[in-house]
Amino acid sequence: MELFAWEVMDSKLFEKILLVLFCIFLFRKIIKYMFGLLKEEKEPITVLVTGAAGQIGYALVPMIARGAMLGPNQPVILHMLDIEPAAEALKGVKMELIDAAFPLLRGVVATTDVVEACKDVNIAVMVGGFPRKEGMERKDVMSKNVSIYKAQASALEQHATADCKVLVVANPANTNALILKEFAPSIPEKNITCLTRLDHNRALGQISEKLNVHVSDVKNVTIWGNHSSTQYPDVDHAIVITSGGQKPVRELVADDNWLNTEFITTVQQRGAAIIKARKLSSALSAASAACDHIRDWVLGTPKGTWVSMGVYSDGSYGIPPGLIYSFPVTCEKGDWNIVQGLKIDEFSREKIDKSAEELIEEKTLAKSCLN
Ligand SMILES: NC(=O)C1=CN([C@@H]2O[C@H](COP(=O)(O)OP(=O)(O)OC[C@H]3O[C@@H](n4cnc5c(N)ncnc54)[C@H](O)[C@@H]3O)[C@@H](O)[C@H]2O)C=CC1
Ligand SMILES: O=C([O-])CC(=O)C(=O)O
Repeated sequence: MELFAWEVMDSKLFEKILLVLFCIFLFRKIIKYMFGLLKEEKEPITVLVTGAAGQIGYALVPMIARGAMLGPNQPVILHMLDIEPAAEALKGVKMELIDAAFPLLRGVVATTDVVEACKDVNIAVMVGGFPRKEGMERKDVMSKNVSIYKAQASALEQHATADCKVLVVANPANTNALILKEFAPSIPEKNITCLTRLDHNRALGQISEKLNVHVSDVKNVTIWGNHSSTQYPDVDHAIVITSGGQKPVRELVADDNWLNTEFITTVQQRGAAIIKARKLSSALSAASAACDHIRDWVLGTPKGTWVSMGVYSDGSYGIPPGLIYSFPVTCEKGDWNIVQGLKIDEFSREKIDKSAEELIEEKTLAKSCLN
């Protein structure tokens, strides 16, 4: 007579197997439940966008609400500020945000009151200001914009959270950030930064096009200096991730003449080229770069890689303290640090210093605009 396995199996062993299966089932249920609870426990982060009715604002707020800035599991509350003439348009942006039914969006404030806008914000993205038009340099919009940054500095200082992180996008971005820092002395200086990530991404894009490699395989370009035509896009330490490891960009491009001339001017002049083509300045790429900047600052840069951020100089690489200057930085646990020890040759030195000199001039000009 044939016997089935379970018939010969010791009944105690059978019970044990059933118990183990039941425990596995229960354990999985508990873990799933706990993850669910953890998800629900995440407090929303409040993000302020000034100039939210403008072009960059319109591209940026849906990106934030979709999780492109703070991650796909992080709820957000959006505070949007603009000025009275743009109040109706701002109302329209709020209506669209509601209509988009973003699952991460837990609240929207649309206001022309700077105090209400700054109340309890954790992150402030300062886009409000006057963009330059064709034929203008970014410092030509100086007098209009620095006075805005002086006024908004006090509102942020008094009403934002004590550890609020600030990203200045509006031009002249480095000098606006410096003015904001000087008129908001209680905000830690490491919390005030400006956007040069767009220039950084533009440099990655140019190398990726030249080498026909994926843009995410190009790493460690650096933008030094001012977000202006004196900025220095530097590839001396840049690499491309290859199937066998990594290779220096200079070796792969094998055309120092292109890297030292056309590449640099293309990145420096990209903003002007976009204005010429669109009759408006960059907006979607600027919004995307603002998300990249904050995301890496808050969530960290991948090991072995760096990004470019305009930050308050501590004297690294001989850049005078007292300027907001773009450096290569790594980020970890919500903090940035300037990458130290990069070898700087004579060609780079001259360009790095030239941009610092322009920032010193801008600082003097900005102060005279405020007097
Ligand atoms: N750092 C960077 O990489 C980039 C910076 N920019 C700069 O970003 C700024 C914004 O550019 P767009 O959005 O294209 O300009 P836009 O003119 O479309 O929008 C600016 C918005 O700011 C508002 N605004 C003006 N004064 C304000 C104030 N006191 N408070 C709040 N809002 C105020 C305006 O009403 C407008 O809605 C410009 O200064 C532009 O030059 C643009 C691209 C890249
Ligand atoms: O060029 C401009 O005025 C806008 C800007 O900052 C950029 O596109 O980099």
